[in-house]
Amino acid sequence: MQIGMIGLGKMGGNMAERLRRGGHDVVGYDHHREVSDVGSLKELVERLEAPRAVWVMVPAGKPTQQTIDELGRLLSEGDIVVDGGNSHYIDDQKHAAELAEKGISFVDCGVSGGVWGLQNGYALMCGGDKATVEHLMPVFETLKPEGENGFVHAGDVGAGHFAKMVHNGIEYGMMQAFAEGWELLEASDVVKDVRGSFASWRDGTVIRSWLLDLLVRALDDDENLANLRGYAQDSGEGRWTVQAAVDHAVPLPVITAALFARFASRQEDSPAMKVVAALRNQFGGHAVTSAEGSTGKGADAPGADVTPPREAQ
Ligand SMILES: NC(=O)C1=CN([C@@H]2O[C@H](COP(=O)(O)OP(=O)(O)OC[C@H]3O[C@@H](n4cnc5c(N)ncnc54)[C@H](O)[C@@H]3O)[C@@H](O)[C@H]2O)C=CC1
Ligand SMILES: O=C(CO)[C@H](O)[C@H](O)COP(=O)(O)O
Repeated sequence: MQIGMIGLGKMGGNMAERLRRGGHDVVGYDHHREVSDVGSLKELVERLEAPRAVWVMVPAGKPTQQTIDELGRLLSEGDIVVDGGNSHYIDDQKHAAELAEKGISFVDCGVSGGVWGLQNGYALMCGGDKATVEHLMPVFETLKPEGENGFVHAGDVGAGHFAKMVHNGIEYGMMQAFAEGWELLEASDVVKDVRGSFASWRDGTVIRSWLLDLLVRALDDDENLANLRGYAQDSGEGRWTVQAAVDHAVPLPVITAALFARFASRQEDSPAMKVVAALRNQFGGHAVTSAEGSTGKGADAPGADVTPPREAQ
């Protein structure tokens, strides 16, 4: 079928390519003119035959909002907008309502598969009404991986992105577990072949998984990850998962800790740990480490004078 793809970056570019290989007629638009088939969203809309289907694959938040606002002005009754980016499910409900005023249908579609999706297919999690999702099935069938899995019509508008949000929360927790296991193996001198241990786990173990495969791939490139800083960004999904857990009073200790571990990774020093160090020194006369890195002032500083807080002297 014919479809417009907006946002031709790491995801949208490969998705457009997979759709073309699957026989679909794709018209692509991106801010970057060199990768774009058309010069503007208006031109994209003019190139599509009604009823039009347009897939938005740009960063969540402002870029998605601006694109959907403009599509609302350009599209006509009976057309369909799919948001495949990692948008917050709360935004979907607003977008669907705004577009519905003009008779335009909306489907949110969480996409998983990353830069490997072109070859492996993309797992898709959709939210929207049954008729619209069914109309888009030829596109979903081409994008999804081969086999019976990799696609779900999860519920009404918002359900697709809610499912993707929880998927990403699980992703946070799984990655953090592999990360902590790796750090412990590296820190101890007991296991001599850490990379080899991870590689051996790829077959037969309870923890074999694609994330494990990818970790081994990263270790093959750089066995001790010496070329990387321990600094991890986040783009929203983990935060929204934790916020939803609070809204529903669901305990999410693993995913929350994984999110907070990323925040901690961005600190040069820990303000909170300064407080812990200061208080240990206050109540127990325990040693502290100065901002310059020297250890002193405290009973457990090797060879240091015991200097309890003044009032305790
Ligand atoms: N990279 C990944 O592993 C995954 C990303 N996503 C989501 O897919 C969406 C796209 O991600 P990526 O392709 O990785 O990002 P990207 O940064 O590689 O590509 C985004 C593209 O959108 C274009 N763009 C931005 N604003 C635009 C606008 N207003 N109009 C037209 N084009 C615009 C940019 O020029 C860029 O080419 C995001 O919402 C992301 O969260 C979803 C699943 C996996
Ligand atoms: O959706 C994805 C994978 O499933 C994207 O890669 C997403 O960016 C990952 O989340 P974060 O950037 O917060 O680590």
